[in-house]
Amino acid sequence: MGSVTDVAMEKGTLAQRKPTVVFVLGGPGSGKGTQCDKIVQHFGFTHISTGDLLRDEIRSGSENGTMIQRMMKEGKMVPPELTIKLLQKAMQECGNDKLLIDGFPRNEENRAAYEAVIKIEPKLVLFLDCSEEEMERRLLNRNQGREDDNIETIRKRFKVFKESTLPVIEYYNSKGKVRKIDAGKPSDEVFEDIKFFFTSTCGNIKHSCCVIL
Ligand SMILES: Nc1ncnc2c1ncn2[C@@H]1O[C@H](COP(=O)(O)OP(=O)(O)OP(=O)(O)O)[C@@H](O)[C@H]1O
Ligand SMILES: Nc1ccn([C@@H]2O[C@H](COP(=O)(O)O)[C@@H](O)[C@H]2O)c(=O)n1
Ligand SMILES: [Mg+2]
Repeated sequence: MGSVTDVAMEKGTLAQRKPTVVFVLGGPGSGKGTQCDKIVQHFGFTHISTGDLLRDEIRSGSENGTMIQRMMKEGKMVPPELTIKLLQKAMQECGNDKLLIDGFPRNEENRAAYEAVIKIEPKLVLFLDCSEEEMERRLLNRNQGREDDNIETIRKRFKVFKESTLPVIEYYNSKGKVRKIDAGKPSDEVFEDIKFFFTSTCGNIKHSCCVIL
């Protein structure tokens, strides 16, 4: 696999391609991954989950893997230099011009790194709003073998979400970018609300998708 620079030369830089970027944020277990799958199917986006990129890095046995695994087990945020490098590579390698970025930016450090390195204003920030009670229930029943889906780590993740991610959502809200969704409802109902926002804010996305099909 080529370096970030090699790939940039093949496909043009991100700044040249200017993809449509949608951030998907919400507490742990609010349904970000679940709804991203539906958005991919319906609107032709590519889903990039920063949590998945970090888990891939652990599995690859890279020198940073052990540190990432430790941070995740403790529900802590990985240093932004690392996350932004993985995100930049994934965005660069992706041929699609419609990108859903799941679980990022999680804190002000993530946001600052994104603005310094990637510099593409998000078109929309989807905020999946769900009660802690419901999120806790979902995470404890997820059964995907995630080491951070235990009650002790879940409580730490909730704390990080409230203290570090909500201020980022508030920042984008002040710029008129946030679409808040009631994510406590059944999954298909949540997606109905998302469809509304996507078609009203990014109407051309639905249209181009239909033309391709
Ligand atoms: N609306 C919903 N109603 C009930 N269960 C749901 C709903 N949405 C997702 N789930 C379930 O809840 C669990 C967590 O969902 P998901 O993995 O999409 O959350 P997430 O926000 O990506 O979590 P994390 O931040 O931990 O990655 C999964 O088992 C999923 O099937
Ligand atoms: N921007 C991010 C995203 C994730 N992490 C770490 O990964 C854990 C799991 O993330 P999910 O999105 O899959 O829930 C998260 O608790 C962090 O440890 C991160 O550091 N930065
Ligand atoms: Mg997820």
